[in-house]
Amino acid sequence: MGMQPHIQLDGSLAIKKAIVVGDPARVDIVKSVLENPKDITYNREFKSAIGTFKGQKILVLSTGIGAPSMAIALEELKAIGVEKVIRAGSCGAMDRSFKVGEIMVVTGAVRDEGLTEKYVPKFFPAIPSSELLIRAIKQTKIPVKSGIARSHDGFYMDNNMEVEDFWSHKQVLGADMETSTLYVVGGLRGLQTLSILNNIVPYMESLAFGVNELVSGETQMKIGELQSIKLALAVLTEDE
Ligand SMILES: O=P(O)(O)O[C@H]1O[C@H](CO)[C@@H](O)[C@H]1O
Ligand SMILES: O=c1cc[nH]c(=O)[nH]1
Repeated sequence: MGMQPHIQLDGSLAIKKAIVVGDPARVDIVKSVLENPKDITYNREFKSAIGTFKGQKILVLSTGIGAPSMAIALEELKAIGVEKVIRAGSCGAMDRSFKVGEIMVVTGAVRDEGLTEKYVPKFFPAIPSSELLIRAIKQTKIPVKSGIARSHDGFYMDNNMEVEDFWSHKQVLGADMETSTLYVVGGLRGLQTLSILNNIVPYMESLAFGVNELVSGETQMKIGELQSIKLALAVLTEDE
């Protein structure tokens, strides 16, 4: 429960529910939906804030890009007493039906990153908390997709097109870089986890296209970003 070296938070916060986002700038977007939001710390990629939603205390933390920093965040969140973690992230479409600004609730993830097999063999499933998953599907007031995401390590790989083509023919809906770590490491540590992803890249488009638009645009993908955050907050606060 002591001060955690990367997230720079400790157990005195007494918070059990957290939203994690990749981009530190997205912490401010989550804050815009919270009541009484307050910044806490900003160390490396880990920016944090607290606030309330429906009267319940919520922690928001950015985890940066990729599996290792997500795993560090999860280990340290667990150490300060957090029990439920929902990722509000972005992804690229792996299926033509998945449109920009649409949201997917991730029911399972392909572990195509290098970290989680250091924790447990690859045949261990990357799945969310069934309780949070069911709540998300029941709670949503907007149409959402649900399905498999592929989490990977390499954004600029020479063989991106081939790899995406392979996985999209295995019924994978979206691609991100952190969900499999959230599900495997979070699951192993007894956290309840869920990943909700906003699609920012049309099927078979350049990855950079969507990432640039998300940073600068007032577009459908910004609306999707807010919707993914609102759904995550609704799921986190349903029980009390
Ligand atoms: O928007 P976030 O949550 O950062 O997630 C996605 O965006 C980053 C790549 O641009 C990766 O971290 C990927 O998973
Ligand atoms: O296509 C994408 C978009 C965002 N993040 C990814 O990992 N892939």
